[in-house]
Amino acid sequence: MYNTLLSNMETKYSVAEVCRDNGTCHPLDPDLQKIMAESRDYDELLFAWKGWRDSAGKVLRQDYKRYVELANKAATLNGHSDNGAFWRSLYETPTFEEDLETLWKELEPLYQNVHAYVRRALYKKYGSKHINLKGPIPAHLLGNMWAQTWSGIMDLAMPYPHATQVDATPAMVAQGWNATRMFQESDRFFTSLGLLPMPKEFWEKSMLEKPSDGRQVVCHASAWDFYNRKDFRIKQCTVVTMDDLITVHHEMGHVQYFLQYKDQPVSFRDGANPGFHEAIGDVLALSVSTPKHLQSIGLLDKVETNHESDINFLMSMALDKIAFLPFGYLMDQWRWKVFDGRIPSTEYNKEWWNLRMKYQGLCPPVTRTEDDFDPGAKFHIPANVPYVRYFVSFIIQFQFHKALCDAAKHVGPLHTCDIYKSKEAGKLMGDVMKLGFSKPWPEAMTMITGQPKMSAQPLMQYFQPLIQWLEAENNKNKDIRGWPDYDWKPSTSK
Ligand SMILES: CC(=O)N[C@@H](CC(=O)O)C(=O)NC[C@H](CC1(C(=O)N[C@@H](Cc2ccc(O)cc2)C(=O)O)CCCC1)C(=O)O
Ligand SMILES: [Zn+2]
Repeated sequence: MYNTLLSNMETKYSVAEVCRDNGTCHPLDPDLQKIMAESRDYDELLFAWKGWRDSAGKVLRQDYKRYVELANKAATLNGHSDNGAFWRSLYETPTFEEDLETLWKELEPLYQNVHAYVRRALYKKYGSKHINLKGPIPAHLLGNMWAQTWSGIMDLAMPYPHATQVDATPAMVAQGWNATRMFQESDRFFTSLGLLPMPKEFWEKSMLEKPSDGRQVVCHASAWDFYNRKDFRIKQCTVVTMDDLITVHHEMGHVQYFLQYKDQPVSFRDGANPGFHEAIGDVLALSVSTPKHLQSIGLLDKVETNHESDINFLMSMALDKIAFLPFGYLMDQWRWKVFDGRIPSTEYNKEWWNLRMKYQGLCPPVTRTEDDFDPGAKFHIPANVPYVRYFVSFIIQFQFHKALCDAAKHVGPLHTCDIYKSKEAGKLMGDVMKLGFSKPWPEAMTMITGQPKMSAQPLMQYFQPLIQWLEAENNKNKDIRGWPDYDWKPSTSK
């Protein structure tokens, strides 16, 4: 029953699509993702946003309610008070929830500065009918189906449009890059650090592109450890974009971890905590994303090292990394409350939007009711994949980046660091990954950073130049931080 429920939910999600009046239907990947990232038409965005929630979210509500009951039953049989308590136990940290709240409180001002700045940019584009400069932002305008990363609207938020571009996509396409090339590039980065190359089975058995034979696959990227010390695979419907080059590194980070701990006993073949597993690939991607590194692999021709291109680069990173923090934090806050009963099924959607407002400063572009089930429109909910691991990863990846840049003897601002070819940095990472789940994660944290705690300080240090720029820019525009007009609604007239 439990497993049929899970597979039913994942199947419903993966076959969901949105159809136009003329009969053409669009899957999430790549069609709706492309519309959400590229369309600047308010109503076209609303078509994709509402359509996806009608076809993927709504239909899952009953299944989800049943799944919660069964997941809690299993958790209590394993001695946990509920499924959320079981998920949190993986971090073996009694003060875990307080620690997360402390980190969020430290980072909230930076998020509110990015939010205010982007709201101003969207106001310029969509006008006062659709944007209230003292209110929440309609959730379908941020360049992503869940507004979890905002790099899709970099063109609207670019601080200095005449300074260097930071998007390598045009060059990748012009130079005929394909999925294999992207994975080979990532493999080269890992081995440049002295880390392990992908084994031949990986290249033979992975699925690196969406099959063209019409097979229905779950396109959501994933990395697989077959726990036989030989077979490791990635399944990804790779497209040739900079975004997907980052995702390639993310997935390769998982496989590198699998390879490094493959000689541990099976029960220790896991990350020091789930956030560690999510951070590895992203740490390397922080180096790959630098204009200097992109130029060194021929993906950016001219690179200026002046203030304006620095701010442009940091803004592009903030639209991914800062915008994500509240979403990464709220996803499991909702689920923990569903599992422990603080959110009854009669309030699933209302509480979802309360959290989306409280943390992300977003509002739904059209009225939502309890007939809707918007959380279900996000892969990890029907797929039963915990999410706070990504919030943890987005914090600790900057701690790791700072420590590895020190090991690589980097000089200069943290955001310009590229650890490429540093065997010292690679050794630090490799030694921690070899431990797997065999040591408490604070010990692993100490091995890399010299101290045992999660800290927001390296992230703040990385974004320091942008923090100053945003403070000045928002003050110049007299923009308020936050969304006091919380009950404002965008007009639905054309
Ligand atoms: C057998 C199995 O399940 N294996 C696990 C790995 C393991 O546990 O060993 C696995 O492959 N999980 C899939 C999942 C895929 C992605 C994801 O879901 N990302 C989040 C959040 C995010 C967003 C931006 C970013 O830069 C980093 C994360 C989202 O898209 O919302 C999609 C693209 C990126 C990562 C993943 O790789 O984490
Ligand atoms: Zn991951």
